[in-house]
Amino acid sequence: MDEPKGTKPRTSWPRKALLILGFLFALAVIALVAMAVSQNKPLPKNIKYGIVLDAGSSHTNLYVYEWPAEKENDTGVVHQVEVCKVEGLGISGYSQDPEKAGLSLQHCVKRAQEVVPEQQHRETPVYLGATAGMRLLSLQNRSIADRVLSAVKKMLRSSPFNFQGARVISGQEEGAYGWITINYLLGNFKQPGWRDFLPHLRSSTGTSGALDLGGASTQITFVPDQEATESQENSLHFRLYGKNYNVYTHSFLCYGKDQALRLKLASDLQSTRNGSLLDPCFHPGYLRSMNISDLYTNPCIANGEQPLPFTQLHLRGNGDYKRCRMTIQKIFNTSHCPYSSCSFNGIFLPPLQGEFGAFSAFYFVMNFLNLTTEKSPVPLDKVTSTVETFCSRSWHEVKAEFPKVKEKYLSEYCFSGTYILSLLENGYGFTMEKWQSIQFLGKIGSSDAGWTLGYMLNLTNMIPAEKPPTRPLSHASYVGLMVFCSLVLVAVLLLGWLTFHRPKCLQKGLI
Ligand SMILES: Nc1nc2c(ncn2[C@@H]2O[C@H](COP(=O)(O)OP(=O)(O)OP(=O)(O)O)[C@@H](O)[C@H]2O)c(=O)[nH]1
Ligand SMILES: [Ca+2]
Repeated sequence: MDEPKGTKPRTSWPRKALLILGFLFALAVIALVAMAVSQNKPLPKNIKYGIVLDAGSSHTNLYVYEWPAEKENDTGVVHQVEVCKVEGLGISGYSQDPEKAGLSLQHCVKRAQEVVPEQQHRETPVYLGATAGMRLLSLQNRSIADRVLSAVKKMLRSSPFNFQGARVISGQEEGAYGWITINYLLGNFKQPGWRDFLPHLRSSTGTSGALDLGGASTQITFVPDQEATESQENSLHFRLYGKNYNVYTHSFLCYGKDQALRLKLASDLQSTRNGSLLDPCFHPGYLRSMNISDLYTNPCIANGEQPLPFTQLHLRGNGDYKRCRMTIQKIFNTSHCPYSSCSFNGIFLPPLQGEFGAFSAFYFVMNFLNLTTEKSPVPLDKVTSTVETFCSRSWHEVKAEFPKVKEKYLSEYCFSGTYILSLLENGYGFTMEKWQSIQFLGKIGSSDAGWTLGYMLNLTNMIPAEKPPTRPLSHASYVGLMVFCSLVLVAVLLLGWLTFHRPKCLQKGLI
């Protein structure tokens, strides 16, 4: 039969409803996605800045840190955006002319003014912490040390930043802040979240020890296994992000690598008659002369040994690693220990525990010798043989291979490599196996490993004792989850409707 003309086939009701539903569904999806995208658009950042000057014995570094203001108390949000190396001596080196210590900082303070936006200069805190060089100068002459500090204070006060103080920090603080810095940067203070319910998945301490080697002092800091400490002066207690940490720390004044070399030379000099010294810690063919008085005008040496009847020391290298190690060994006194275990000089040291991050000169020296790797640590015997081979090379050859390296640094890598091995192996007792737990670190992310970041975090109260209250989900995860749940809900409703009100178009025979 012919269809009557002019009449179109009529769309059935269920089909219409299906179309409307489909349209609404698409609209809902678009709206949800649009909402998710617009809600998660990053807001303009409110960045804060902080400046710390590390006035070390060998030189001063200025660090600029930044962090998002709204995340101030989270862990791992502060990072370094600038480091400026102050030219010339460390501030303790200006004892003859203290005003110059202040002037020496000028260039780096200007650099910080360029890095921090001008409108934030006045609110940006600046701190200066002086370490072992100034500790030694204070022991030697308190009033000169005060004059040097006054000069740097005057300089920083005249800067556009918010000056918060310049002081000599103790060896204990230096060790503790170094430990806080590396654990903060490594994310070791982050709350494990769901892992809280599975404590067996966490290591006993969850932190990394810190080894810092400066020019005039060296620090070792870690969380030991044993609960009770035998020496209160080496013990610190922290509560950070809701967790307690009992930390062991010790700072050896005079055992930074520059002072350790002086100790060694002063000890070697005792057995010479005329001031000439065949030194196994320098390359064959290397010559150096120095005033004996320079060696003795120093509290590290002045007390112990007798001044000598000659004025000049003439040193000649012969590059013999084994003998070098023997001469260095003499500066570690291991003859007495009033505790169950000691490092040297009668200082308490509990059994080494966990991983260690070694930085400053530990890193500079190992990095120069190509003994730092991101992956597995270089085994101790390989490190020893590398240092041994390096020491035996002639000075002429070494200088020709590294013409751009500062002569002071280059000439001392043999001594420094050997000293590091003596200190870690004989001083602290890192055995072949324990050596594998040391990682030599220069930077962690964009930030230098050192005490300055921990110092600033502490002084700006950026590390809370208690875990800050947090929402279980981030904003992005929350919106994502809402979108997902809504889609599932719509799909379920649609399916339900299709099942119970089966539209005619979906019934057998009609499709
Ligand atoms: N090879 C090398 N050595 C460096 C470098 N910077 C510093 N040193 C040397 O490494 C040693 C330690 O340097 P730092 O960690 O800056 O020591 P510091 O902070 O001045 O000294 P402390 O006050 O004892 O902490 C010193 O003997 C420096 O002369 C570097 O870039 N390369
Ligand atoms: Ca230092």
